[in-house]
Amino acid sequence: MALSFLQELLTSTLVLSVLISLYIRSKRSNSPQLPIDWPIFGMLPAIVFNLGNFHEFLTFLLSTSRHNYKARIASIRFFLTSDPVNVRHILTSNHANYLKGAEFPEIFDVMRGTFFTTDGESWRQQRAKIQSILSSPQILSLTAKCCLHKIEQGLVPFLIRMARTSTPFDMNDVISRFAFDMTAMPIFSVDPGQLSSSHMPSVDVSIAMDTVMEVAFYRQIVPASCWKLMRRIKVGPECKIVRAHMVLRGFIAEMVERRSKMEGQQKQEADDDGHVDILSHYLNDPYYKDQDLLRAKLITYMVAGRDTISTTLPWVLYNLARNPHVLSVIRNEMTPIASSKTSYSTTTCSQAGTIIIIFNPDETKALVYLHAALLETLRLYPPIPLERKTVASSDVLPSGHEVHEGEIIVISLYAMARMKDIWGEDCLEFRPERWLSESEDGGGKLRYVPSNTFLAFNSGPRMCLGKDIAIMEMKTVMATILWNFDFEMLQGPPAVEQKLSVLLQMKNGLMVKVKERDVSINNTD
Ligand code: HEM
Repeated sequence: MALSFLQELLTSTLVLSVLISLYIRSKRSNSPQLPIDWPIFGMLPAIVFNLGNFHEFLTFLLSTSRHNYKARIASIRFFLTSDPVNVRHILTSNHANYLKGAEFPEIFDVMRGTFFTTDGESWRQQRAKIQSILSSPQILSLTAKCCLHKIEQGLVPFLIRMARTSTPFDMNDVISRFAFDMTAMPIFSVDPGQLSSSHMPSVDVSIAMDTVMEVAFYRQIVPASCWKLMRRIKVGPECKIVRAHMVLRGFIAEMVERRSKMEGQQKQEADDDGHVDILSHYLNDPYYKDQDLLRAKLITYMVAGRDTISTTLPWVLYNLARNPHVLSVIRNEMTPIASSKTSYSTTTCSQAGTIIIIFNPDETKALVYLHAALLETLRLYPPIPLERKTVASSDVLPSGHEVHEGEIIVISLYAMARMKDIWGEDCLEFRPERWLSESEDGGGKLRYVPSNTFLAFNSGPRMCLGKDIAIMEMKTVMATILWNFDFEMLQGPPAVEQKLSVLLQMKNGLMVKVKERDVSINNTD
């Protein structure tokens, strides 16, 4: 036993030393390195060498290998693909053979047992319940109300203060706070107050959520024996994750307690079955008597809503700052709604001499071009850039490639967006028009795009259940920001690096300056 531990330790030290030295070398290089299948390590050295530009590296591999690439890291075999025909087979037509697998709940251990990490009957039952919760009129209206509340009471006053004091700030951080509160409120009926008009509390919980995703990324590229050993002796990223789990569990306990203190007030807003928020759908469910499972579920709800939206919105602003003509078209589209609001001044918010126009979710339904700009951002910068599956039993993919039981399939959404044979010669351009076709009345309408080419919300039976809510929330907040504020990005493209994470987050945030916009209706530039 002691000997095997020593052997594990020595092997891991050796592997880690090689990896660290490769990583340091990679920092000096920007161009992707062709992988070599090394004995023992397989492609691991090439991956580590290209970590600084990870998604571009996968794109390079997939475009030079015509969409499909076989790889190996130590004893794990990967099949990397960006082929829409294979994607349809894996995620839809033969989905029962492509599972999350046994390792997934270990990689995302804080969400073990929930819909995100399970397969089969457990997943099916959980999905059915979430589907009914997220489509209930009471939860939909609560979600819209919480989103508007956070815009009016948190985001807008904060942006006005920054504009009037000409203070540069990290928009990534502000959006992450906004998305955190907006996601938590319909779950717990409590506003955690990460974004308030007066002060900015520490964001330990958001940092903990980000840590979970960073550690999950590294757990997928380092051999399991290595990260499990590090977990055992609590070193490196495995040390950070212990604290992150504690913070997350503490947060859930605090929210449940704050919620129970205000239960009396909530009764008025209950639906016919007495449900007031997402949590109330679980409290009397015998399946969730297990407190660990309930806590994991609540963390997963937070991740599903907060991580995705807070990752997407900074990329929307980044794309608009680099494509001001798109921003002008969005503002032109908003003008008729804004002018009707000015005349009736029903949903405007007056802030010491400024008329701020707040768009409500119903009004943003008509904003088709804004919707297209969001989809175009999700295409180029999908918040979950890789989809991972485990092969249950050996199979032949439509491309003719054989995959074997236990192999890992990795679909690169990031690479798919950059393939000319999927999206055309202009695939690298930010062009919302590609999502539009002409409607019968001459206006624009969203074009149908098959979900095996656009996977930001996943495809097939595990497709995102919060898509409509997410689009509603993102359009509502974007409409208000873009109509009322001009913003200037204070860093150029090389400074906007991608984090090494399961999420496509910006590594160094997004520093901006904002100005209140002259919103006289004729001025839409
Ligand atoms: C920009 C916003 C969003 C994006 C891009 C997005 C994307 C995704 C993706 C890729 C998956 C599949 C994950 C996997 O199993 O590998 C997923 C699943 C899911 N999403 Fe979203 N999501 C977003 C927002 C939301 C929101 C706001 C909610 C909740 C209100 C939500 C609820 C869910 C749920 C419940 C699932 C699990 C479906 C299942 O496993 O059957 N999502 N989402």
